[in-house]
Amino acid sequence: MEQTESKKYSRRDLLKLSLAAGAGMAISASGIGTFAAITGGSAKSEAAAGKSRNTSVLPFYGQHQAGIVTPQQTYMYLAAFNLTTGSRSSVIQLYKTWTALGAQMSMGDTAEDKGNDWLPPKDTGEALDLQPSRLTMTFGFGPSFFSQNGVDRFGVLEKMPKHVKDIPPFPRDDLQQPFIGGDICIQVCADDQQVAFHAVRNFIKTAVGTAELKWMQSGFISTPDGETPRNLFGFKDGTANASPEDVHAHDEIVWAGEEEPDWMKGGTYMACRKIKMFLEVWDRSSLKEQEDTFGRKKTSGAPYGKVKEHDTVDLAQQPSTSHTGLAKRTGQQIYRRAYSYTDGVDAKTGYVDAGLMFISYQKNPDRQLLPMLEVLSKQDKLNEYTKHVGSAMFACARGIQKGEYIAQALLEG
Ligand SMILES: C=CC1=C(C)c2cc3[nH]c(cc4nc(cc5[nH]c(cc1n2)c(C)c5CCC(=O)O)C(CCC(=O)O)=C4C)c(C)c3C=C
Ligand SMILES: [Fe+2]
Repeated sequence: MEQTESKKYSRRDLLKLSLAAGAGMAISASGIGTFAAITGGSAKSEAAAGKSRNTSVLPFYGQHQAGIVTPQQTYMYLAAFNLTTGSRSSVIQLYKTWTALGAQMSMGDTAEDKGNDWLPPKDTGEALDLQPSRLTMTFGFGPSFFSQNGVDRFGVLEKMPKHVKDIPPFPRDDLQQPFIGGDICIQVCADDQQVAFHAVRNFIKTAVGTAELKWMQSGFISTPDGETPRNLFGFKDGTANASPEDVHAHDEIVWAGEEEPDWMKGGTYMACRKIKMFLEVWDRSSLKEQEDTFGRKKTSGAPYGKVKEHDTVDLAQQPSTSHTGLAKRTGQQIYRRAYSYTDGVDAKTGYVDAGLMFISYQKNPDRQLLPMLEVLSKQDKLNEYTKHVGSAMFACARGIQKGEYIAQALLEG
């Protein structure tokens, strides 16, 4: 069953709501109640009680990891780590710590300090007064986690998923360290940037001695009223994705099945490409040139020859080098969850350093993604305006069950 996006409230939220409503609400022993239980569940009562996206909690536990087919939050941090230990038990300890931390932070709670003023606080503190903000955390394992220089680092090589690998180089790539690979990763997403940063910061902090940060990328995307977000070239980006509710499509496209080791069944592969976008060059190109690049109209997002965004793409109407036409002709589907980024000024050009942190999820990157990357790298008109500067692939374990820790079935047994 698909992970349900229930709206649960932390103890702190309930206290705030009860004060706001002036009602003497009972807080269960677990400290958690569902919003519907409090408000009767109607949109009107939710609005009256001040519900917003920021007060929503997304479940940390479930059949699949959160943050994959979850409707995109506004902010993202993607952090890749290298492990500095050779000990499997240290890695297990790290994931136990991260599981407890993740479950707590997703509820909008932070580590409590039990009164020793002479020690550093357990939590970094910047999220103390903030809401859960639909915080999700998604954990992945890169190829170098399983094997490095031919060495079975943690004794789990036999459980290496079938398709996790370094994405092969493509002729136009200009990959720059440190944005290449990584032993493990965490994608953190939330509707409040400070909540997302707090989470990633506390994961980094608790990894000291076991894993060090290799690279980190922040990103943002705005999805007004659930509409398709626009990228920094001003085009709707994500139109062809299966809807977040279409569980059948997710089984077809995203979730790995029987062909994979146990811990990966219901998991998926995360592919990341950091893609620089030359905004100044793009901004000087004509509207027709821009629309020919994607084979779609800029304002409506409609494919060439059609009227509405979600009208079917007619390949006969697509320019031979359009991004949409080339991707669609591969006959493959992937689930894209990209975020725009800005990184200050590009030291080489003096232009804004900006682009797209392209993230896609798929059950078989060898079949679905790599042929697409190959075609696009050779023929895509978009290449006139972009450059791939970072690359990584991670295998994301199936969802976490209560009582277990992240990827326990990989790390034990
Ligand atoms: C290898 C996969 C892809 C890369 C890399 C990629 C980069 C990239 N894409 C855009 C903007 C758009 N992409 C759109 C569609 C689209 N893109 C891919 C794959 C990659 N994109 C696919 C599979 C599709 C869907 C094709 C289809 O079946 O119709 C679109 C059109 C609207 C949409 O469907 O989302 C835009 C816009 C940028 C800016 C970019 C790199 C910077
Ligand atoms: Fe694309």
